[in-house]
Amino acid sequence: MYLRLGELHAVVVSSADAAREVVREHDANFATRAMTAAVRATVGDKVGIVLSPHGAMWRRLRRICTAELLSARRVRSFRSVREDEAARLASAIATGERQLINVSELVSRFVSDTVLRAIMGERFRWRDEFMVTLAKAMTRGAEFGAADLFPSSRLLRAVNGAVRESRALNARLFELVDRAIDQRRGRKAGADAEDVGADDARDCLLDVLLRLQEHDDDLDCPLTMATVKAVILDMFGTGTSTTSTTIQWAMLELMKNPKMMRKAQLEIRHALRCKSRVTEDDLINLKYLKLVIKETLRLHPPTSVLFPKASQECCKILGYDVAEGMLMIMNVWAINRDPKYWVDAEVFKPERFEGTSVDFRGIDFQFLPFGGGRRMCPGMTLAHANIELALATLLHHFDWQLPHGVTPNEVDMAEKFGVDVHPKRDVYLCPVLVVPPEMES
Ligand code: HEM
Repeated sequence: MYLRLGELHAVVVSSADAAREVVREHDANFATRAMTAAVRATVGDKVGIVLSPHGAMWRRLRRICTAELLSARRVRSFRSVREDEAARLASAIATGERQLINVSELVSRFVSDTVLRAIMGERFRWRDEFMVTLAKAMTRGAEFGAADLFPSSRLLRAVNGAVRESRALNARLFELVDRAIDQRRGRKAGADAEDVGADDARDCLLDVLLRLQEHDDDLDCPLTMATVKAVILDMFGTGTSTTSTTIQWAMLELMKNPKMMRKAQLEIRHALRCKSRVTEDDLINLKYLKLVIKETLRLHPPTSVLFPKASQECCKILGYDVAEGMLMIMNVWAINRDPKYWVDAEVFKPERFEGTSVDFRGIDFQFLPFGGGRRMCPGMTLAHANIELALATLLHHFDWQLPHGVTPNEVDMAEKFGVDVHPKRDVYLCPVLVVPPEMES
């Protein structure tokens, strides 16, 4: 589909066939994200992996992400952090048993604490301010305003209020990252040999980045402190709300489909017996839960419309001309529901993945929740580990009831479109304790 937005020209890729052609034939051509005027005017030298244009610096950061920060080995090293936070989640819910609780809030806290501890080795004192500022900065930075639609207008650029706000939010975020670095350095310096807990002994992502930065001898693509801080912000920005949104959608779909809820719970409870704490070893054989996660990511990909990428040279997609400079917008929401590839595409049916090899690793072009090609998500393994453990914990320990008077057919599935597509209203459910968790202080 061709779109004209003010002075901008864009092509929207919304079928699996078009996505295949873009990723297979033109990946390098569409490997640089476009920046909004507000972001362009704000970032300066503080560019991490997400905003790096395709080139040597991006390649270096991508290698650091895949080999050092988000590798399967590193994700495994944070397993006890995830299990600890999942136990806290269960314990917090058990205290509110048989009352309506805000599942969205608890799940978001689980994800942000898990990701924060992986990044900086411990809980962050300014977590709440940090998460709120980050969400505002991302929303502001991603908005295409009048100055973006009419880039030739100097007047619109001059009066662009988003720039002022973006600069202030970004400055505050970098101050908070400075505090996170100070907190980590202080902790490392202060921890004597006997006092070293598991979190101090294990390298967190900040330790890895600071070490790479201190010993950096790459003159062509130097790893500056500004880059390190921007990468840290990228990890938070990309890794938190996408993950917690997926957990919330999965819960909503299961509440809407009680038979599927029951099937998932039986599988988990059978595997775990009456264990008071869910560990990742328990998840290995949970086949149905994995199907539920896939189907949730198909129907509710958090990044439903990928951030636009700018065409570096003219090309053709499915025979249509795409000029140099034109934006390419990938509509993952539509691709994941492409009726050519999915029977009953609008229906939540985890069983559809049973016995198929269709996966979200970027090679099945009808299913691209993590994108495809060289800019696809490097955080899949971490995301999946967090989603699976959180869902298993919620379904193992509790049965769930809808608010009084609401039937499964009336579950509120309204979407709110922002940087990601999340439930419009927070998810409120009533937990009924079935398998008591260890109570955390
Ligand atoms: C359910 C959870 C997640 C979903 C659905 C998701 C999805 C995506 C998508 C669609 C992209 C853009 C792909 C493109 O433009 O072609 C992306 C990029 C990215 N994601 Fe994720 N993501 C998730 C979790 C995470 C996590 C946990 C991390 C790490 C902490 C992460 C790190 C990144 C990074 C660094 C990029 C930019 C890669 C680059 O530009 O080279 N994501 N993600």
